[in-house]
Amino acid sequence: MQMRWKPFDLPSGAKKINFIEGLKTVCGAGDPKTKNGLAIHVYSCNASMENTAFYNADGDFLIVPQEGWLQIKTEFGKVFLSPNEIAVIQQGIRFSIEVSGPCRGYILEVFGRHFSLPDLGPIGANGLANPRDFLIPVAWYEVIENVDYKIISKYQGNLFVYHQDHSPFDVVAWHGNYAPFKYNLKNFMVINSVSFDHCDPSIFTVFTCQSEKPGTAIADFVIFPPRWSVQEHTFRPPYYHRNCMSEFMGLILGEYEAKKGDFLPGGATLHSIMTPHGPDFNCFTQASVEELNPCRVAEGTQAFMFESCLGLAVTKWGAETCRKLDLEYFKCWEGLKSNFTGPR
Ligand SMILES: O=C(O)Cc1cc(O)ccc1O
Ligand SMILES: [Fe+2]
Repeated sequence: MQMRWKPFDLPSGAKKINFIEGLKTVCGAGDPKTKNGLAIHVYSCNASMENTAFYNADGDFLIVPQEGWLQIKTEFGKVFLSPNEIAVIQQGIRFSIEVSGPCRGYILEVFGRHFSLPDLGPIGANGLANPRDFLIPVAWYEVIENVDYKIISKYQGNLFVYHQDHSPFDVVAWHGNYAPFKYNLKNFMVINSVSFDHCDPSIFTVFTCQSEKPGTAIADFVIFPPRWSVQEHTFRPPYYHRNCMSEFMGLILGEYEAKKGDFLPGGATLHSIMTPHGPDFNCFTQASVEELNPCRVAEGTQAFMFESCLGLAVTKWGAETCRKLDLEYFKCWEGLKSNFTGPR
């Protein structure tokens, strides 16, 4: 199955929607009860969470803003997050999000395990997302008492609420290593082929959430950053492929080098396990004739992929309610024909 979504709606009109009210689940696999799996959500909001905090009892959130900044107040301090940055807020941590104007983004949630940097293997001591570039908040607190403060939790996929008379952000200091953090994608040190052939995009892994089986992941967060392309004797765009992973892609900025048509910022695509896919007709045609000089690719853009070894199922919201499914997606490959001429 291959699917493409037009950009998910930003809130329009006077109606105020906060981050939690604007959170919708597109697809997922597994289950928080057995602590195995993932969910992919999108958010769309235009209002701050007023005297309201949230915590996720099910797993960790990796937040990828696409439009608008988020000021995330947490029990550990504040995380100010702009598009092209990402943040991880782990299971149980209370947070409240302030915004100014319409915001949209993607969330990768993993149940049961945490995100970690990938093993670098022969890459060695440094590269890809370097630990030095991760920012954790400094302690910050507020004393707000005699109010009606709502704490919303997500537990086994459902939202619950309780009320207390004070702000939960009253932690004056903390120590330890279980804390939210952010990372700017522009700091990613890109590694790629400098001779021939197209690398597996696992070379662009920012984070992984490992499964029991080495080499496969509950979820990988992979980016397609601006970079040089220099390979010789190679069809440089992504190869046409079928593989053992579910590939959900989103676009933060600009266009994705292999699909410059109707895959738009704030939209998404999904290729399920073993569904064939690859560059669109225009990309194929151009890459088949262009001279292989060193050139910049993905300049001014940022596409990403949430990839999983599990089979993702699309929710009713993702398939119907959002009304964003683009039934014309298959047309981007129309025109591709067999170019095999046989032995000559
Ligand atoms: O399908 C996609 O567009 C993502 C992707 C990119 C790439 O460079 C190689 C493999 C792959 O799945
Ligand atoms: Fe792919």
